[in-house]
Amino acid sequence: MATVRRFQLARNLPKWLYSKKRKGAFDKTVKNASSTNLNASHQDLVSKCPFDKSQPSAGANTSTENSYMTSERVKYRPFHEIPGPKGLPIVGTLFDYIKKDGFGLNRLFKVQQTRSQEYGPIYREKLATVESIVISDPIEYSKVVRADGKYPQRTELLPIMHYRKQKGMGLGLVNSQGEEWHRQRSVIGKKLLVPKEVQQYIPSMNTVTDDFVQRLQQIRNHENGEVENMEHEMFKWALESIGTVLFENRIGCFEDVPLADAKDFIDHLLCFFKYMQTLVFGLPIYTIYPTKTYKQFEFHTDKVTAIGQKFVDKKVQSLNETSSFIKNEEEGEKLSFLSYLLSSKYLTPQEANSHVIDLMMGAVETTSTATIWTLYCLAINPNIQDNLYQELCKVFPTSTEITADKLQHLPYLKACLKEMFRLYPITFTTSRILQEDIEVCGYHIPKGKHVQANLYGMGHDAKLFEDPEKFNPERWLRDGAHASMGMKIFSNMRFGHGARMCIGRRIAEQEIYIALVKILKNFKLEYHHEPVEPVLNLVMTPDRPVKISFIPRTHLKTLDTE
Ligand code: HEM
Repeated sequence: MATVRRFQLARNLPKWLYSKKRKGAFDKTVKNASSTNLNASHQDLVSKCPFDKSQPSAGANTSTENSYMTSERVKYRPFHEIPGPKGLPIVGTLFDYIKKDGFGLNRLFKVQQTRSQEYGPIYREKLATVESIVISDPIEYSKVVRADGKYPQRTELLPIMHYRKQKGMGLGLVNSQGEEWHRQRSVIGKKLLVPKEVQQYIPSMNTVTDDFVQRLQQIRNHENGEVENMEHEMFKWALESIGTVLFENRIGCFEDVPLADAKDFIDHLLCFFKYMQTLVFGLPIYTIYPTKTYKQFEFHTDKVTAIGQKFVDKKVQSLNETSSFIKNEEEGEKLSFLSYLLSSKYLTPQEANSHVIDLMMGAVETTSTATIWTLYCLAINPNIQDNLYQELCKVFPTSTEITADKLQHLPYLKACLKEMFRLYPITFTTSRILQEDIEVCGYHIPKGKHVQANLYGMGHDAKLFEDPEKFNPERWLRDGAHASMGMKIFSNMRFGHGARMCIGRRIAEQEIYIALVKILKNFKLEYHHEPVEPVLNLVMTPDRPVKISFIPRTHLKTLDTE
């Protein structure tokens, strides 16, 4: 009822507010009111961090806590006054990106940074069919976090959604919404969000990463230590790692002659991302007519899906042979991931299949790219690399056998990863479709609007981070006492937020920590080329091959004693 009343009032208010006579007085009120309100809301948030576990969780928020009353709404500036670039009808600002000397869609994060410097902490832009409100102040964005509700909503990844609908497949977690999403997420979350469950994969990740390090020893150039096509090698490691989680089997990426399916999966996945990036930011003409780019996207997605399905079928066959399928949910929780999913009475087999393929696709590029960026940051900052090495030597004086307990004692390693995410947020933005009206930066933003956090801009903002271009993990190490609220909120968004946060976060962090420990304990990293810049390939990737030199530590010891 309250919502209906708010909307009725909201419909009538603008006529009165914008009558010429009222306008001057109104602007004055907004100015005063929004500045007092902004201060008040900042203070309120300092004591109520949206990520503070002692506070009600985002999902548990009541609507009155998040929303503001009608009488307060009149104090805020109306939505249409949010500043931003003016675009053309239908295409919006698309030409700013695609014209000859345009920004390029693969540097959207830079555009968000530049636009926020021009328009301030909030701006509005319509790029092709998507209108977004981009927020560059973490404390202001935390109002979006608070408004997440029980079923947080993101915009769909339209190309993959269109593809799956065409093929009659399940939509997967990424594109499901509402109760449908919640039902499926609850099933998968039992395996991927519970620390004890995720820790079970540490031994298999240990083995995969030991094999990877051994492979690095073999394939590194013995003159300069560089690894040809490092990105591809990291992809193999990430696929092999997630494979042991999903199928409890090795996929075969590190075989002398890599298994054809593993190699093809990686090749097609790379193309899948490339074409998806183009389709996501263009006009969705492919929903009416299959364009050339869409056909290429479809071709690679077909291949990735078919190979993913082969992996699933192989596991199902072995489960059938050992009669490992059960229908008891309680027992089911003790099962391995795929058996559990396929046994769940809350998922159709079709949905379970789609999820496994989704997780494979979601896990590879993200985790491998995050690891490469961290290795790069360490290679160009030798002092920091030394500090990290000292920490690793304390926790792992002899072997690098990782355990859950040892992972608890690596604060410097964790700070290095946080710092990498600050400079290179793998997903350059996190976003929501608002579930209710909110106020941000003194503006009224109605329910249903698409709101984004400018993660790249925030991470490089000197107002938030002293000397922002410097890779300085120490900034995260002051026991949190000196980290500002803005820094904390920002840092908690690297995997999204609330009930819809990345479901693979624990897996990803665990994998990356294991890789960093083992690589750093075995190699000293150096980099002797031009600096690398980020570009978008859906996720934020290096703009060229990252030619890190891997110098074996055993080799260094020999040199020391010579
Ligand atoms: C460095 C690694 C990763 C990063 C930075 C990352 C980042 C993200 C972000 C920002 C979101 C959106 C969250 C939100 O809207 O609040 C997301 C969603 C998702 N991620 Fe990740 N991710 C990573 C690794 C993984 C891995 C390893 C998996 C699979 C095992 C995965 C599977 C997913 C899925 C399925 C979703 C959709 C969740 C939902 O809508 O409920 N991600 N990820």
